[in-house]
Amino acid sequence: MKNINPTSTAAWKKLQVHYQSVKDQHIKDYFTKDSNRFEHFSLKANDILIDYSKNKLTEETLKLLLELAEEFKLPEQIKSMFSGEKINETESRAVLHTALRNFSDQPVYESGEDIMPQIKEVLKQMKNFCEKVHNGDWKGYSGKKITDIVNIGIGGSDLGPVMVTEALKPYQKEGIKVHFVSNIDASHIAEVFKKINPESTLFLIASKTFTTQETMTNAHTARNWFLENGGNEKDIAKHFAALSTNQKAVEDFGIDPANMFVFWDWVGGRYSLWSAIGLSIALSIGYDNFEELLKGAHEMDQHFLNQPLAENAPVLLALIGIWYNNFFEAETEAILPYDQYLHRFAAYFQQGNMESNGKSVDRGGEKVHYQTGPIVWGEPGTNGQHAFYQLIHQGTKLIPCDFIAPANSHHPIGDHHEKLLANFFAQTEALMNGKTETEARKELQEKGMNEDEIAKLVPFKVFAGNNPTNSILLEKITPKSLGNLIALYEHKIYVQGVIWNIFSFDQWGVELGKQLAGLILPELKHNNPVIGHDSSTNGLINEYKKMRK
Ligand SMILES: O=P(O)(O)OC[C@H]1O[C@H](O)[C@H](O)[C@@H](O)[C@@H]1O
Repeated sequence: MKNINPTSTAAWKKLQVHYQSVKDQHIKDYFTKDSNRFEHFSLKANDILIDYSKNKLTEETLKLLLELAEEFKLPEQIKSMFSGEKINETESRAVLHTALRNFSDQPVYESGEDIMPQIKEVLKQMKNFCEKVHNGDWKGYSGKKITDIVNIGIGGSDLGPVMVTEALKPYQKEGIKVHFVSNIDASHIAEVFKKINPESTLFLIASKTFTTQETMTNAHTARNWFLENGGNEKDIAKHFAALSTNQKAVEDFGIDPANMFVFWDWVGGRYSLWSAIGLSIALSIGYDNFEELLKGAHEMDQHFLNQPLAENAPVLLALIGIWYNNFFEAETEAILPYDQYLHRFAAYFQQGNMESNGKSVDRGGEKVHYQTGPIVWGEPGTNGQHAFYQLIHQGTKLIPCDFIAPANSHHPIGDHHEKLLANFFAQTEALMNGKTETEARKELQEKGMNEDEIAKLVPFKVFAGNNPTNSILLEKITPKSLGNLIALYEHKIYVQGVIWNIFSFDQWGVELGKQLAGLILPELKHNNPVIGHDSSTNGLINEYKKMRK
């Protein structure tokens, strides 16, 4: 499959011609022509209803996009991921986060070995550990029950657990608080220190490599704080656990190997919340709920693996994304959850998407001459409405949006949820329909304005509409439905990577920043001026040295 340039496939060329014929069509006209457009352009995938009818697409568009997927032999590529082929070629690794949530009783082979027994072993270890912490058998050095969990990790070792523990806060175990420290900025850990007591705190050092500068620095600071505030070296085992693939580094740090929860190099950092990295989640919501989360993801895996492309939710979302990214030249995509608990969902998939598909070299090592991964961003509704929706409605940029909402709130207080959902429905409708000049005029007339005033204001009151949205509706945000939802977005990323012919599971770009900071750090340890960089970097470092006390 290497060196297939998507832009030279037959389907791509047909899509380019087709694009010319539909690009100026208004989405609302598609609804006039087809009164059953919702039925034709929506599907149910397990717990999730996806309405993709408010998009700039026709049956023909979908047919051609599906042809594109077929040209890339997508069903085979999906199978190759699940079956443990080393599809992360630049790191020579399999990509098997799906095995972590495999409840099918089928073996999964990696380098000829069934990895399911080791996965189950770690799950058992996590379960036992959670039980001990929750029932108070796991005690701190002074005999107190653990009340606070501090997860120290960054990137994939932070964003997933943060997003999920926030999303599932209603399931939080009583008596357990979870804190997250990621930034190397000491303010992050200092604020957490203010809230915890060493006697009843458990630190989870979460790092796939156990070498990440931020995490190691924060871990050492936590250890020092623990020792300076009452703990002894011999007590470390009761208060520090490690979630990692690097056994040696964990031991060197001084964490008891019995407190190590392993995972494996075939779990990508940004796909690792399903692994031992999820321990903070399991401690927060209870192991059974963590397992429900895994089961929800497994359901979506089965859907992705078995549904025909035309009825395959991650595939459809991926193809629609490609349609806007590569034909309409949209640069960004917004994820807008109408659920306060999902307030880190967009941030989580910002890493998921942008680290996976932010690539400009194809699988054959050639520079690509087409657009790959979009910029992903978003905030929960309705807050976003009062912040950046103006630009989506009336700006000059096309921003396809995913609207996500649960039908039921965990807090059925008054009519909050109906109001929230009224906004959810109204926004996608308004983004599509816009407001015509006639409508704007009528509105102003009804306010009693005279013709002069109306003429002046009307241009500002018109909305072109025709802004595409997907609406994703769930019954409720539960561990299982959240598992479904996360896996849906994960698989979308892979499908897009296949069609852009890029590798989605490496992240060489992140390495550069790490190396450069490593070079500069020793230069900050003395007060002599530096001269080895460009004049801007030299100037900044030297001014910083003057400013620092
Ligand atoms: O888990 P760690 O090895 O500490 O890595 C943490 C993060 O490091 C880098 O930024 C990678 O690009 C991320 O994918 C990873 O999640």
